[in-house]
Amino acid sequence: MALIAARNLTIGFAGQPLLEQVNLDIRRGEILALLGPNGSGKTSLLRTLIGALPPSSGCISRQSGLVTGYVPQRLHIDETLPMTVNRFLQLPNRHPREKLQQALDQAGAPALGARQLSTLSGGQFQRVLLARAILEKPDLLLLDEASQGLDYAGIRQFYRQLEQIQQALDCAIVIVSHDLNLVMQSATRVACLSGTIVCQGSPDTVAGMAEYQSLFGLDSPSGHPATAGVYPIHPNCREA
Ligand SMILES: Nc1ncnc2c1ncn2[C@@H]1O[C@H](COP(=O)(O)OP(=O)(O)OP(=O)(O)O)[C@@H](O)[C@H]1O
Repeated sequence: MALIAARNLTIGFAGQPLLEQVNLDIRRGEILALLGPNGSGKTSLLRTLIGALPPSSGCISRQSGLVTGYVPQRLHIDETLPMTVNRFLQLPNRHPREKLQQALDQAGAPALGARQLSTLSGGQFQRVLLARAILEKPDLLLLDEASQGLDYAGIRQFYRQLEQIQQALDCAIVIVSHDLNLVMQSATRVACLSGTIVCQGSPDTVAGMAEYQSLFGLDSPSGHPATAGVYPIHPNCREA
């Protein structure tokens, strides 16, 4: 059974649809890369999946008791605020020190607990956000451009860390990213957005699709992308 099943979602703002007819299942054990050009609605879809943004229409079924972890695209912290990483990880809920350390270890940031947030590099801060997102051992971990600010080697290492987390927690991971080649090495499935899900499948399959190549300018434009990945209505689906 899918952890989350989205059916016929329309997502938009001020009456203007951004994404339509979105059908997506997310299953335990997979690493799904959500790709698309700037402004194609990747963040909006993630926010809809976690329940932070209501869809204009359609429905989302979530497995009962589903625990989600979310690494947002931006999190502004006032640099003048004195706060250690361990303290930050305790907001809003307190956790035993061992649990904080385990999350930092899994996020590849074992030595950062006592550091002041304001002294962290961009890459270190991303790892702290990852640690925070896995504290509650989520069934579903969603990351919105969490590798931003990392260099090539840093991104590779970050994705390897995610693969280890996926195995350790036996969770599903959804990654929004612009690092096409790197994310496709770690992903087990890829879905590309442009008004809807224009193509999805295994990384190898999607890399060979005209819709993918056209979306990212990897070949000459091949006309209007076709819609793929249409699912039957989920039996547990209620209209949102
Ligand atoms: N709360 C909102 N109110 C109005 N418009 C919004 C809101 N959130 C997002 N949008 C608009 O929806 C569009 C898609 O934004 P979104 O951030 O989901 O895209 P994205 O694919 O994640 O973009 P990027 O790759 O640049 O991060 C943009 O035009 C954005 O301005």
